Amino acid sequence: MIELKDVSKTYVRKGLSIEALKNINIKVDKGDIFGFIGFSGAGKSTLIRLVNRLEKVTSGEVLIEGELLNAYSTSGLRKVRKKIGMIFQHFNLLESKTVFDNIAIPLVLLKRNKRKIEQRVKELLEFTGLSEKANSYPSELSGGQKQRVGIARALASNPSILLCDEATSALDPQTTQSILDLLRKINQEYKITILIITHEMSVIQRICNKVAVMEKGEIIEQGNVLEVFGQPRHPTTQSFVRTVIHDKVPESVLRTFEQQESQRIYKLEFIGQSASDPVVHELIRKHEVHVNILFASMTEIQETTIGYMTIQLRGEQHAVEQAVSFVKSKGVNIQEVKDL
Ligand SMILES: Nc1ncnc2c1ncn2[C@@H]1O[C@H](COP(=O)(O)OP(=O)(O)OP(=O)(O)O)[C@@H](O)[C@H]1O
Repeated sequence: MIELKDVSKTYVRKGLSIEALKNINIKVDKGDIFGFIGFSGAGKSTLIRLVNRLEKVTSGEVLIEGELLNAYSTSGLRKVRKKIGMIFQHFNLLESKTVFDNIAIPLVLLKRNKRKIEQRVKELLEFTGLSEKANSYPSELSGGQKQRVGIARALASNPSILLCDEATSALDPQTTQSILDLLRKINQEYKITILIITHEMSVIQRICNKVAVMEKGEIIEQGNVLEVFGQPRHPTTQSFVRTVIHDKVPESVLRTFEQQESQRIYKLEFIGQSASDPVVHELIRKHEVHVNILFASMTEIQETTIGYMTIQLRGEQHAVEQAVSFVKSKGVNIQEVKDL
């Protein structure tokens, strides 16, 4: 439904070229909540500006619902933009207009009649929980309420795509959660495809089903959130994942721990069903090994539980090997670690 094929974007300023995006290939399916994460300057905003055609590609193709965006005339572009709503980090509301009037802006621009506008705005006020605030001005609202107005305004023309540019970065954790819940509701009830750009992995973890990690204008890793979080390959992805999933043995445990020849250390990764099976219990009960748990944590992604555990195994060589095979047979990823 949104496709970027070999897209590059170079800005030229005062004779200097800045390659903001290099050979980007992305496919966003209908119904996805697709997150783009990267540090400042990675090219996230540029990418989103190419999707709503605020910027033109230098080379490559952007397709929205199979239609090539490069080729559009001004009137064609207006039609495509109707399919796309956008929300911003700093909300971009008109301070001189009420909540009602802010939400109505896209409909006024589309020259809808008064009765239709009133009906649609009322619907959106209710959907976003703002009915009481219809006559308030933006300056009288909290950050979360302002973002709700931004969301209602973005939905006014019934778009099929919603672009979110750091939409929760200016909000506290609790308000962030309520806005993310609202975005999920929009995705599920209105079947709207959502693109999110963020520098916070927790946002991706909480609502996205797909993720692309960007660095210096390139996509260094992409895939289903569960796969990317479960097995991040690129060091930058690994460091993003570590901001939300901890798999390191704490310093305090390391200090009291003396590694000996007869003890071997393993990292275990449990995904889905294996996270709720009593694998370690059976390991201790059925095998001639001593198990020392150095670290354990659990997290939830896409309604799937992922568990991490670091253990020490002590015992005869063959008993340790049997124990490792047993863990593998239970669908748990197990790897020996040489250095903690
Ligand atoms: N209009 C512009 N003119 C010139 N260079 C630009 C322009 N917009 C962005 N850039 C440059 O392109 C690169 C990518 O910027 P972009 O804003 O897309 O990154 P970002 O990942 O969104 O970063 P941030 O999170 O800081 O917004 C940067 O080097 C930036 O300086």
